[in-house]
Amino acid sequence: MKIAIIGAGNLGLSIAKGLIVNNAFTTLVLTRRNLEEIQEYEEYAKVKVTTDNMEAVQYSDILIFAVQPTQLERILEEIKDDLTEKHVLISTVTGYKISSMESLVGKEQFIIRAMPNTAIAVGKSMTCLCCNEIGEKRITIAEAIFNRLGSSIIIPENKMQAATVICASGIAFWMRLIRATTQGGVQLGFDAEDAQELSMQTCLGAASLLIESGKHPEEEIDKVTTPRGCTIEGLNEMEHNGLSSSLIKGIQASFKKINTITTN
Ligand SMILES: NC(=O)C1=CN([C@@H]2O[C@H](COP(=O)(O)OP(=O)(O)OC[C@H]3O[C@@H](n4cnc5c(N)ncnc54)[C@H](OP(=O)(O)O)[C@@H]3O)[C@@H](O)[C@H]2O)C=CC1
Ligand SMILES: O=C(O)[C@@H]1CCC=N1
Repeated sequence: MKIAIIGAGNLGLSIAKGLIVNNAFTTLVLTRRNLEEIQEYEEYAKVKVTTDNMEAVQYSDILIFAVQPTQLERILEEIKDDLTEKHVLISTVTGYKISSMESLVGKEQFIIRAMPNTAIAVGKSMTCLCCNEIGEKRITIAEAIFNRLGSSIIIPENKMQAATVICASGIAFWMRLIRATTQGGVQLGFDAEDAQELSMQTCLGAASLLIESGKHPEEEIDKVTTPRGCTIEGLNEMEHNGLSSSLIKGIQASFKKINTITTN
């Protein structure tokens, strides 16, 4: 696959790292205006960095847009005359509707929206996908890319904002939980490095148990909570202090915010 990432910033570079580590491209072009930040990527075979978006379009079949919402319109205007029927446009841009893209590049272009997260750098992104009508003919290409770099599901476009909160912002929410449990571990006497290792691996174990068993979290919790034991004591104290409520309220606040800054 000949892939270009237009906007090699935080997310764009995470995608690039995932593609490079998984050897999941034929050629990879990375663009941004300030090349200094990405020059080192040219050391990888078949990776090119450039400021020239039009060159990236001519050189590639799959165009992944990872720029800020305010930057996308100008870029689509800039490249639209170079687009052909071979191009598949994949936008990770938060809140930028398919219909807005179609009004700039035309309904006949294959347009897919993807909402990955930064764990794509290590091949563990949960990515939500949706597409325009003609894009259904190419959605398997997007699935192939994002399943190689984690997991993907296809959702209706009107759920993309919610997916952004749960999956993209979600990485930050889970990081904070790992940090908080690490701080708890330090208070119990572990040094910071060991405490973080215990916290990260336990988090990975919890998610893996559910993924591999298909079980409900409460069923797994029941196995750990010895009657009158320390687990239920800790869990109940966390809930008295609003653990679940706080997480749900945070997700709601995040969703409220995303709907003020974007439109679908
Ligand atoms: N960060 C995340 O975890 C996630 C982000 N998103 C979405 O992805 C998009 C990118 O986010 P993020 O990576 O955080 O943002 P960044 O600001 O880190 O990256 C955007 C990049 O685009 C480059 N850029 C700007 N204008 C142009 C241009 N004309 N041509 C080529 N490159 C350009 C910028 O570099 P320069 O200034 O050098 O040109 C910058 O590196 C956003 O829409 C965001 O909402 C979605 C899911 C997760
Ligand atoms: O925080 C944000 O608004 C963007 C969208 C998802 C991740 N970063």
